[in-house]
Amino acid sequence: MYFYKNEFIPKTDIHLSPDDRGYYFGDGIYEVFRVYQGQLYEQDAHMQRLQRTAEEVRLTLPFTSRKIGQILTELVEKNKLVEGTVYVQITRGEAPRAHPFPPQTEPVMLAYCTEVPRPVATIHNGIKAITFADIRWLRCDLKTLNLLPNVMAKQAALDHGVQEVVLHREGTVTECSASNLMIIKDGVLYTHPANHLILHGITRAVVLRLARALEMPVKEEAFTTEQLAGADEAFITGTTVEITPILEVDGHSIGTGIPGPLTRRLQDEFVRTFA
Ligand SMILES: Cc1ncc(COP(=O)(O)O)c(CN[C@@H]2CONC2=O)c1O
Repeated sequence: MYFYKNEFIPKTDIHLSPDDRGYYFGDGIYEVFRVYQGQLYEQDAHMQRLQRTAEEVRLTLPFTSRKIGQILTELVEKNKLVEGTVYVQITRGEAPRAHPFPPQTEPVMLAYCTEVPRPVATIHNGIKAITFADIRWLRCDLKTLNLLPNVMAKQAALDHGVQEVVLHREGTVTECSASNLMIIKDGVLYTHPANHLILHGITRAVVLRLARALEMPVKEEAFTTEQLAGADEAFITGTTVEITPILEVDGHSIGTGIPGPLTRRLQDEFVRTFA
């Protein structure tokens, strides 16, 4: 069962308009929620980010945040989703193709559930990455549908036989194609500050909260690709990847080349937030 426009509807009954601005401009916003034990994880944080993105791109939400939360909760129930994700996107609506905001169009909301088990293998074993130039626009804090740079970057990773790319702006690491990035050096946790150059990840915020609760020193400071190469530990954070260790970047091991003890500790604490 999907949700489209203003009703719960089978996917086969949905007919997207070719005039939808999300289709031809990517003029829309989105969120991906994790569902654990049938519950939307960090629902309020995701809704606040959706609201902020909408405000920043001057898109009027079709429902109140509260109503959207109720719709997504009902969608989970209707699909009997226990463990998986909920994808929701809202476009600026349907109108003949023209750049300016169309007058009097209704935003179009689409939402659906996907049954996705936790990626326990990659969470345990870790992944490899390559560095890759971050050529995105300067509002990466906005979760919009304009993901072509992210798509191209992720494909570059696969073309190189690895799972992710570490994005950097002239040597300063920002984040990955669909996750944030953190390193640990001499017991200190570093990650890029939550400004316009990265998405303010929900998982990032949870992990920083957990690290501080463990009295781990945390520095929300940018670091370079060299500092990444010299890190003791590195991992990515995201709704679908949780905390996934990075073992190798550009063919060189990070630390000992196996997931580090502080990464493991944060993984254990993270599981406690939803188990
Ligand atoms: C560019 C980027 N950075 C960081 C993150 C991590 O943010 P969260 O911790 O809030 O998930 C994402 C999540 N991207 C979503 C998560 O799953 N699929 C996506 O497109 C992302 O696309």
